[in-house]
Amino acid sequence: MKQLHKQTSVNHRSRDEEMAGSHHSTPPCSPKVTKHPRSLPRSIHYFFREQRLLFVLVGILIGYTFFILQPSLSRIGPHETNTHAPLSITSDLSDSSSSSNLFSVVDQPRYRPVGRVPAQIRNRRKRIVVTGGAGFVGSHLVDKLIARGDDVIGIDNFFTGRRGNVVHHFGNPRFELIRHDVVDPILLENFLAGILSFSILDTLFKDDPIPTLGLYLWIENLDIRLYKTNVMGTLNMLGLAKRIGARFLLTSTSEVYGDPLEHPQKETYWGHVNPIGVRSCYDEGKRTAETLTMDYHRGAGVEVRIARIFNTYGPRMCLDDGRVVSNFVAQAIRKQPLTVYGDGLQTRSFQYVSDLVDGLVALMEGEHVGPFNLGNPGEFTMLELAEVVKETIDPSARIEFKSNTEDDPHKRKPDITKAKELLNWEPKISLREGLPRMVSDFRNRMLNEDEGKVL
Ligand SMILES: O=C(O)[C@H]1O[C@H](OP(=O)(O)OP(=O)(O)OC[C@H]2O[C@@H](n3ccc(=O)[nH]c3=O)[C@H](O)[C@@H]2O)[C@H](O)[C@@H](O)[C@@H]1O
Repeated sequence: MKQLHKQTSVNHRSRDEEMAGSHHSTPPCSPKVTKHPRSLPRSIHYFFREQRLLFVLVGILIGYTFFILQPSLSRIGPHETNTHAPLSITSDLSDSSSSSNLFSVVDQPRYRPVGRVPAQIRNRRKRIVVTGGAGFVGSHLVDKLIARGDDVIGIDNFFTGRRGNVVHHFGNPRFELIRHDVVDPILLENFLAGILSFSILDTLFKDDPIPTLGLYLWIENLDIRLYKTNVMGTLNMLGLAKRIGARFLLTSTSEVYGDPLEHPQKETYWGHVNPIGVRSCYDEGKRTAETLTMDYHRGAGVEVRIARIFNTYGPRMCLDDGRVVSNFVAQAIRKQPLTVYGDGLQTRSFQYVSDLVDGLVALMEGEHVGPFNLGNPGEFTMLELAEVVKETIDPSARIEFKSNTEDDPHKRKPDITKAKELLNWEPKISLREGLPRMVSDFRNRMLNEDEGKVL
């Protein structure tokens, strides 16, 4: 807004200067400059000459289109286009007029009527909050948003996130990083307007399936923490989105399908989840997060998007987060045996992180609430994955079988028909292409031994 005002006053000034200049250069006898008021017929005659009336009418039309018609179209746009229940805008939302107005200008290019838009409005940057912004997926999302010119505020508790993941943005005035745990409310409303993206702690530590007592206590705390992050974190960020009139994207998970009885999994499948099992903190936490998101959408009019993310890998994964791809890669580089849990015949579908980030952005920008499966439909058993890792890093690597964790899903593969049709998105990078990119990142970090070092 400030820029717009500044621009306008500069224009006025330069127009004034121009006029002053032309005044000086006009010869005193010029018929166009006279100190006496024109007579009425002469003024009318002047007005109708050289199509002046036409220019005035066109000017009024342009002004009407962009300053009256456009904001009202932006406001009604989401109601007309959303696939889900119509939004009921509460007094809370419509009261916060400054932020919601800003939001409608900043962040709704698709609802804009066809026609010319003043450059300052079209190119206006979005302001986006990425929770978990220093984490694996979050930091890649930050990279993409900064690269396309958005302002980004990353929030991270550095539980699994690392400053090193976003250190290349330090010093960039368009990036801020806040240390904060989303389990606690955060009051950012004075600074924010725009999309709110939500990317949260997404790790199940499974390094040790039969934990020692100390580790068990730690894991138990972690489970509670995971649940709190998913439920209270989502609630807090939804509240913020509601207060500032921002769009909110929830990164949910394929784990909401549990140990699926339907294969591949469509978004319409309600899942098969053990509510009291060892994984429930995560599965049920994310299911509750989806419920809260839809309730805020239907009940409080918050504009939301839901992504169900399938197993994702790539550079910047924690070296020791216990997931299968990071485990296998780290083990192969360290010349340790690859630990296959159970018989290794369970399946997963692995998506490269840049494909996921493209999908998240398409979802944020699109007009559909979701949920959308975002995953690579290529399905691998863990034994097949181990073979690809061996081919990529060390063909002589050994496999060591270990007992599996409880309630481990037997198979998982996304049906991405909906994302293809409605978001025009599908993954591009196969496992064999993506794995080497991750391996070089892991090698560098292991060599530099900076893992765990606070940058
Ligand atoms: O993307 C998802 O949907 C979810 O994927 C993972 O959950 P999971 O599918 O269990 O992924 P991994 O922990 O990587 O395990 C995948 C399979 O590999 C096996 N595994 C794991 C680690 C290992 O060293 N060896 C091994 O065989 C597991 O038993 C499991 O069957 C993550 O933990 C979740 O955070 C995420 O939301």
